[in-house]
Amino acid sequence: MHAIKCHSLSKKYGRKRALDSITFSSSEPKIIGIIGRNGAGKSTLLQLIAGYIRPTSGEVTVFAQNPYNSLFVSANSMYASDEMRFSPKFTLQETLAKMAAFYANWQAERALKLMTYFQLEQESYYHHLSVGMKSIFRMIVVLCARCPLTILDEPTTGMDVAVRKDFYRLLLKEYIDDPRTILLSSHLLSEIEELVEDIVLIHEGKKVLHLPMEELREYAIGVSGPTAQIQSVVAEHDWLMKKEITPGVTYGVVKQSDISLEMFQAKGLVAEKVAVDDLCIYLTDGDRGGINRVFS
Ligand SMILES: Nc1ncnc2c1ncn2[C@@H]1O[C@H](COP(=O)(O)OP(=O)(O)OP(=O)(O)O)[C@@H](O)[C@H]1O
Repeated sequence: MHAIKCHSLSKKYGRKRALDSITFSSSEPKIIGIIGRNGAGKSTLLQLIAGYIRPTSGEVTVFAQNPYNSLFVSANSMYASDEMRFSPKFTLQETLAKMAAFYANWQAERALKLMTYFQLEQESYYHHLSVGMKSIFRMIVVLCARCPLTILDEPTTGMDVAVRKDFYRLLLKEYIDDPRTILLSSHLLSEIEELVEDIVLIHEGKKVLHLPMEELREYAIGVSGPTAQIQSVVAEHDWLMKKEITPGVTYGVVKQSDISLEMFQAKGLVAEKVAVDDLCIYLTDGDRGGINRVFS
């Protein structure tokens, strides 16, 4: 059974098309990175999967059910974002105690140990915590709930570098202890690259690609050398990005399926793999150019 299945999934807000005909699915437990720039549609996709909002068209199913208004999906999934709220009446300890009633696999002991490790006071209230501390508390709740579908929408907001590292380690340990489907949205692929098995890259509401992480690492080659020589190897339409760095010298990025690293190197050109974050920028930059365009 598919944990998640989206078919031609679209969401419009008034005339704004936030999500445009997205199709993707995932069956076995996996950590999937949902990557995209600001406003790409990541949260909209995750909220549709969580059943928080309804699609304008297309279909989404979670464990073969429409997630919107589904008690079954609610009981088996958890969506955490910085808009997640907890009752202001309860302390952190009381909030955790309530979770046991809702989530069958609730890890009470681990939650308390994590509270101690991250120096969260049990008698504090969520609305009194700092931005980073709120993120830590949400992470404890969402991971200790051990739902078959765990949705983390930019989970590291406000966390300092050390806590981010701890969070990713904890996420991986939790996943190994109890494999489940985890959707993790982020702007920074390099930060989660060692963690995720699959990547869904979204741009302006559309799916650009859905690939295993290893394939994304092999997706493109960066090459530099004399412009005329490079042009003799690569056809104009094959470039993901190309720019003249000094007169007569070009740096460009080309899909590896069209051409191999060795083919460039055999011609004496400098060719190397492209960092995944840079690749995502090239795949989503369109004709916007760089920030320099603003100053020119
Ligand atoms: N409730 C809403 N009403 C109107 N427009 C919305 C609403 N929610 C999202 N949008 C618009 O839909 C688009 C996608 O937004 P979304 O929040 O899904 O992007 P995102 O990839 O999560 O962005 P970010 O990384 O900046 O959080 C944006 O243009 C946003 O302004």
